[in-house]
Amino acid sequence: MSAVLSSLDKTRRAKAIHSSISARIQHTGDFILRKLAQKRKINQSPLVVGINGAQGSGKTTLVRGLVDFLTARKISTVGFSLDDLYLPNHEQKELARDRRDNPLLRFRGQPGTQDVGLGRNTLLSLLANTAPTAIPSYDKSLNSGYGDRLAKDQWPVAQPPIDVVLFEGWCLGFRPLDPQEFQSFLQNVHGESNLYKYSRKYTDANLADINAGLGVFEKQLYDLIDAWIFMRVSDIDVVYRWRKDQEDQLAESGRPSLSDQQLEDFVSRFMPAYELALSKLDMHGFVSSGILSNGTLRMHLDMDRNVAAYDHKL
Ligand SMILES: Nc1ncnc2c1ncn2[C@@H]1O[C@H](COP(=O)(O)OP(=O)(O)OP(=O)(O)O)[C@@H](O)[C@H]1O
Repeated sequence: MSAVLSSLDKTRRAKAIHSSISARIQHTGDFILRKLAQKRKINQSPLVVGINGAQGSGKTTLVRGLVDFLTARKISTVGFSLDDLYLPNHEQKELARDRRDNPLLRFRGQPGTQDVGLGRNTLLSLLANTAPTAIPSYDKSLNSGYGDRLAKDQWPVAQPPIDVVLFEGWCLGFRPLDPQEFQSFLQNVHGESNLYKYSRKYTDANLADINAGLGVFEKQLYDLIDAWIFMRVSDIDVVYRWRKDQEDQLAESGRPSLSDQQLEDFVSRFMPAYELALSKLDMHGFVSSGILSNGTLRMHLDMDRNVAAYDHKL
C-alpha cells in the first residue's frame, strides 16, 4: 500500500515540478520577447540575456525550455553556460600548481577558473551576427569528473542570423567589491556574526583572488549583456539540500554519487563567492550594456524552487 502511495506521491511531485517549470518558462519567455522588441528598435544584433541562479536552481532547465519556447516562435536562439568556459583540464592543473596558496582555485568553479576572453570573443562573434560561431563546450564527466573542454571540432556551431543569446552561470553577473566594500566584507568575515561562515575558512588573499576574478567578469563580459534574469534564493544554504537531492537520485539509480563529506567539500568551495557578491547584487543590481530599460527580471525562489514572487526592482 505504502509503495502505491509513494508512487502516487512521485507522480504528483513530477506534475508539480513540470507545471513549475512551464510557468517559469512562460514568464521569463514573455520578458525576453519584450526585451527583444525593445532591442529591435535599436539594432539588429541579438539580444543577450544573462541568467544567474544558485547551483541547482534550474538554470539549465530554464535555458532548454526557453530555447524551445523561442524557437517555436521562429526566434533563433543560442544557449550556453559560463561552465562551458572552464579552463581545459591541463590549464586548470597548472593553475592549481601555480596557485597552491589558494584552495579556492584548486578545482574548476570559482571566478578565475574560466577563460573569460573566450567568452567575450564568443559573445562578440554572436553579436556581429555575420559568420557562424563555434560555441565552447565543456564536459564535466571527463577525467573521472574533473572535466575537460571538448576539442573545437566538437563544439556546436551557431548559424547567423541569431535573435537571442542565453548565457547562464551560477556566478555570472556577480560584481567585484571595490576596495572599501571589500574591507568591510573582510571585517564581517572576521566579525562575530555567522553571516559569512564559509568565507571564514579562507585567507583574505584567497578571497581577494575571487574578487579579482569577478573584476575580470565585469570588465570583459557585462557590457555585452543586455538583460538579466536573476533566480534569487533567500537562504543560500539551500544549495546543499538541492545538491544532496541530486546525489540521492544518482545513488538511487545505481550511478556514482558523492558521499556526504565529498558533497560538503564540493559545495562549500563555491560558497565564498555567494557571500562576497550577493548583497551587492541585491543592493545595486547588475551591470549591463545599458541600452534597455527595466533590464532585470528577478524571481524569488523558495526552498522547493517555486517562484514566490517576480519583480523588476533591480
Ligand atoms: N522550476 C522548477 N521547479 C522545480 N524543480 C525544478 C525547476 N527547474 C528545475 N528543476 C529541477 O531542479 C534540478 C536542477 O535543475 P538544473 O540542472 O536545471 O539546475 P542548474 O541551476 O542548471 O544546476 P547547476 O548549477 O548544478 O548546473 C533538476 O532536477 C530539475 O528537474
